[in-house]
Amino acid sequence: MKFQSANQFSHSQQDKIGLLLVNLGTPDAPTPKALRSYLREFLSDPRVVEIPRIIWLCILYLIILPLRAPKSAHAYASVWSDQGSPLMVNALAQRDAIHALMSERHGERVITALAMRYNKPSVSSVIQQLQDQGATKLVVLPLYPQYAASTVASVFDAVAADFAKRRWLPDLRFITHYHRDRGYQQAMAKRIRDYWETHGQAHLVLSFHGIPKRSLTLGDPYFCECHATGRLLAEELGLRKDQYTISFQSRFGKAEWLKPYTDETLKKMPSSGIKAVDVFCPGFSADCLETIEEIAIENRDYFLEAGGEQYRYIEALNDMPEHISALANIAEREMAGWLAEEINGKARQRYADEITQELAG
Ligand SMILES: C=CC1=C(C)c2cc3[nH]c(cc4nc(cc5[nH]c(cc1n2)c(C)c5CCC(=O)O)C(CCC(=O)O)=C4C)c(C)c3C=C
Ligand SMILES: [Fe+2]
Ligand SMILES: [Fe+2]
Repeated sequence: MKFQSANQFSHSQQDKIGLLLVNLGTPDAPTPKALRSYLREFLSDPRVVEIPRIIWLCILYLIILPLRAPKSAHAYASVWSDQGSPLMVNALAQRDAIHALMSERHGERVITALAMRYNKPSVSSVIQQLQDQGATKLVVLPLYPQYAASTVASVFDAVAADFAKRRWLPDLRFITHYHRDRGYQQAMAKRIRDYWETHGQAHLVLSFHGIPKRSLTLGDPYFCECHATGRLLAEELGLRKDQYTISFQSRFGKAEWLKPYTDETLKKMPSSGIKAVDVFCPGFSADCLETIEEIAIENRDYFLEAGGEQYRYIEALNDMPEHISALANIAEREMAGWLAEEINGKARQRYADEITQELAG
């Protein structure tokens, strides 16, 4: 069979809306074997590494996978819990909370599900599940507030690849970014304000995942969206320019990435008089290896070794209620026309019932 079918289908079924949340994905276990498999899939994606295929695949298989898999496995082992990888644990909690809120608002009309771009559950398998449950309309919400081709466009590629093999395509809405959303901005401001109310305020470092600088010169809006995010958040918190710093973390490889680099920035801060920092990562909707290990542990050491006195990490938005309702509202705005169709449909049905009764009476 060339095209994948819906497994269950009846002509009278009610149209449902699938809300597909997508995050990056994480290895199955903190072991070199699981890391090799995860990194192979992730780093083979041409959206992630944009150097000529043949050259890159040689480097990936001969150098990166043998060297990086054991090193990364070690890093993952330091953050792994009984429930699994933090990214998966936090993303599942977000899915459950959004599902509960959507069910409260729309009953069975909206089905919320989570897929991962790399490893499991795959985008394609979850689209199939949603179709099997009766979804004929689909909102895809990649959990990246800022657009980058390496993340958001890559999710789109996975949806498109699935659609290319599917017989019955759902109506599709795809959310490319939400960094300016008021709910997202207010949830971040609340997270930071609540922290400061309890612990006192320090210089705020807003650290975003980096991408190669070449992506910026080739037209990727990510850098600008990170700066817009930081500016809006600082306005919301009433911060002056000298009270916060924007930087980029998680550099990979030898090429230049977006600057300033978070680690270098933190190493320089104590000598320029900033000896206490609070670090928050607005681009990570869920805590993961990059926030818990790299920011909360590794960069703390750099800062303290360079003469810093107080280093604190403010946790990501995760399943904070204000974050959950912001994400649900973002998705709902995309569904508005479809939800209105349903309301109009119900109104039409009521009108038809009334006329039938009238005629009968
Ligand atoms: C060329 C490499 C990479 C690009 C470009 C990149 C962009 C990018 N990544 C995220 C979010 C996450 N990345 C995470 C882990 C991670 N990222 C890379 C490489 C690139 N990322 C690697 C190799 C890894 C794996 C860990 C390691 O070996 O260092 C994660 C965490 C995953 C987890 O399991 O916890 C997230 C989240 C964004 C937002 C982004 C571009 C904007
Ligand atoms: Fe990454
Ligand atoms: Fe990292």
